[in-house]
Amino acid sequence: MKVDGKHFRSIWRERDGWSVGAIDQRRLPHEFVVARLTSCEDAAVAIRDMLVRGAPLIGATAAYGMALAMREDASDAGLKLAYETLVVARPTAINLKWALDEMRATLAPIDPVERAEAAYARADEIVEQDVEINRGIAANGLALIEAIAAKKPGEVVNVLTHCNAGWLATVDWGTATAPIYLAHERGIKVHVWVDETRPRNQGASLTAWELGHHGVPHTVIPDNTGGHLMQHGMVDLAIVGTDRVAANGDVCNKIGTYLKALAAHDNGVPFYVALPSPTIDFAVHDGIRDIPIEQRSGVEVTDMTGRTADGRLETVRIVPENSPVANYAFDVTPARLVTGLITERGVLKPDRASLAAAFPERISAAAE
Ligand SMILES: CSC[C@@H](O)[C@@H](O)C(=O)COP(=O)(O)O
Repeated sequence: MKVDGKHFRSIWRERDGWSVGAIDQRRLPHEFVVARLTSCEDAAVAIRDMLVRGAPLIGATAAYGMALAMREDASDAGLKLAYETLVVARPTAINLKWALDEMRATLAPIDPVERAEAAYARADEIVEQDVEINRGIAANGLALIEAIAAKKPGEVVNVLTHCNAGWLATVDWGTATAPIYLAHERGIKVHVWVDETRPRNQGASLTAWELGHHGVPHTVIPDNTGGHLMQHGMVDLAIVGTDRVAANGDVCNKIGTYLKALAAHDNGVPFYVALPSPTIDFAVHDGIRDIPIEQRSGVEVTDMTGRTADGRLETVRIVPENSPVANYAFDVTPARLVTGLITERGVLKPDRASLAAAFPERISAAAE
């Protein structure tokens, strides 16, 4: 999508044909900096330190990480080491393992001398596929926004979103934001309530930044505001992203998503989850019980970084020195609170039968 009027993706192959460029998301919204990844280790660190983040982008970065690894050592041992290095970079988004499994399935059967070229080709495909999938999500989600717009002609459609499931979290378009961008392009009046998303503030720092650059009207709200807005009819629908959807339709996403779903349920506000099919984990049958929840450093809770009035970036502590903190990065929203799953193959009911019917090839792959 656009940054200062110029089209950008979140990740790309550099002109040298082998190194990988990515927007350093730790620096946004204050600085637009491009990082260059030149090794598998670079890719693993970029994922772990959240230079790149968001489930689909984590997968795309891991795919390029495998390609970078194959330049260094394309032996069977090199392939194994690259897989093992990357797969542990973050635990919750299943797209990471999905992309690595795809890469390994392509690379393991072929001669090591052919692996580097094949790895770049497969990683490029994964990246292009992500963009295509998100276009499908955009088209399917647009119908939901259009239906609401038709019921209130001339009025604004208010969408609430949590965290950043925008183009920065994918390769382009985003998942939750894809229908919003398309509606905006089609001239539908949309306005987005952007949850700030403590502790890392992906909403305030990233979603607001990308919507702003693309000209989509939006308002950043403290995380606890959604319930109040819903009670007062100020939210027409919620659309969030996800890091992993279990076979039973349970949805894991950024911490706080569950509370938004509860508030939406209590107020009759439709609560949709947008996801690309690689985010479905058919091996997990109960999301609340079995999806691993990442716990991150307490520093993300105790400290905040921002720009001072005189332009400096400064980090300040906001918690008393001796208070313990907890930092669960994700939660799971039970399927019963989800109105529908917006996928590239349509808007599905959040249940086992609907997911299985829409993505039968993924079920058989999970059984292998
Ligand atoms: C299309 S991205 C969906 C999710 O990955 C997104 O909502 C999210 O929770 C991102 O978490 P993050 O910790 O920033 O990687």
